[in-house]
Amino acid sequence: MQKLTITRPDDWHLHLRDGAALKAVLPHTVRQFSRAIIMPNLKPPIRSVADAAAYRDRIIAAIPAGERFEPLMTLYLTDNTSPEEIIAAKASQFIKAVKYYPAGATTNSDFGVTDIRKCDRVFAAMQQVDLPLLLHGEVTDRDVDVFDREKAFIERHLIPLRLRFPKLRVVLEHITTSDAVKFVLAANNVAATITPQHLLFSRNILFKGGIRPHFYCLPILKREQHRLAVLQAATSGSPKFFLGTDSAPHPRNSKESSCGCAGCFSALHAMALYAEAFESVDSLNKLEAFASFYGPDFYQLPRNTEQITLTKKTWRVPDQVPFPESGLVPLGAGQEMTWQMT
Ligand SMILES: NC(=O)N[C@@H](CC(=O)O)C(=O)O
Ligand SMILES: [Zn+2]
Ligand SMILES: [Zn+2]
Repeated sequence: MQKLTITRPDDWHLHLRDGAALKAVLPHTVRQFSRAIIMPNLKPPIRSVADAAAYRDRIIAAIPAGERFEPLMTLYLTDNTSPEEIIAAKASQFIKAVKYYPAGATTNSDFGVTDIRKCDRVFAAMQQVDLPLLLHGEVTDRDVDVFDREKAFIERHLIPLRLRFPKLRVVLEHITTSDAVKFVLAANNVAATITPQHLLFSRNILFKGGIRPHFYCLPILKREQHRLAVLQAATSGSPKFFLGTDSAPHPRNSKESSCGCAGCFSALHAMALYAEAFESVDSLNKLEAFASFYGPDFYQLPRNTEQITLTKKTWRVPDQVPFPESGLVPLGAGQEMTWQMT
């Protein structure tokens, strides 16, 4: 196949940051995607409807002239989020979900929830008004091996949460393991997003010829058998799995550091990365539904009507793209790609 034309996709998990960083990364997303679920982990996080409205205005102001893009906003759940804020969020129409970060689990999660049971009143309100819950699904216990934190989260927190709130619609974000695939397939009202890095790379890439900070994200890349299970899920045609890049830009100097932060930047070439992954298992015919149908279906939004085209053409991922402070290194910088968005 030399050309692939599909319905314009959406990104159901995106970090846009704010200010000059937002202006630097947003055009890459707008070129490929119609809409995106915007993650609320700013410093300080987006905790109220008023915060989300103001952030949404800043995003809309940063859209390049003549382009169309719809930011779908989220609220950052804390120990102090009230059921009233949930009802107001649903009424706003532009807030589409609430994001749960366990305190300390990932980048900018210091305001996150210290004990998931503290949120039961809020989950009851979310279930009642039908506002989806998005999960960074990792335990933070230092005694749990970093490669086992997703599995432990499912066993310790997610299975009990499903029993308490069976009608609450849940997205297990950026899944990385066969355990997550198995759980999602079996659970009603649960879907999952999948990133390009978890489809394309196993943990070996983190140490290939030396330590490679630009492949470090959370949840961390897992062993090959898990990558294959996640790739199988994405290309299976199940509507429970859809596209969420988790593109998470950090300036080069904070990645290349003695304590480098977590996050891979993939917005530059996200659709090309997904095409490579799907083609690797001869499943390009499954890309459109994964990228453009199952996400809006889950969020109960209309599917897009415009199209995009990907063309078979070899090109090299740039070493760096413009970004405040020290530039931004894209996922797979320097590598050859065989698909390009035209
Ligand atoms: N995925 C990451 O490694 N980092 C994300 C946060 C997140 O999604 O966990 C970020 O905001 O940088
Ligand atoms: Zn996360
Ligand atoms: Zn994320």
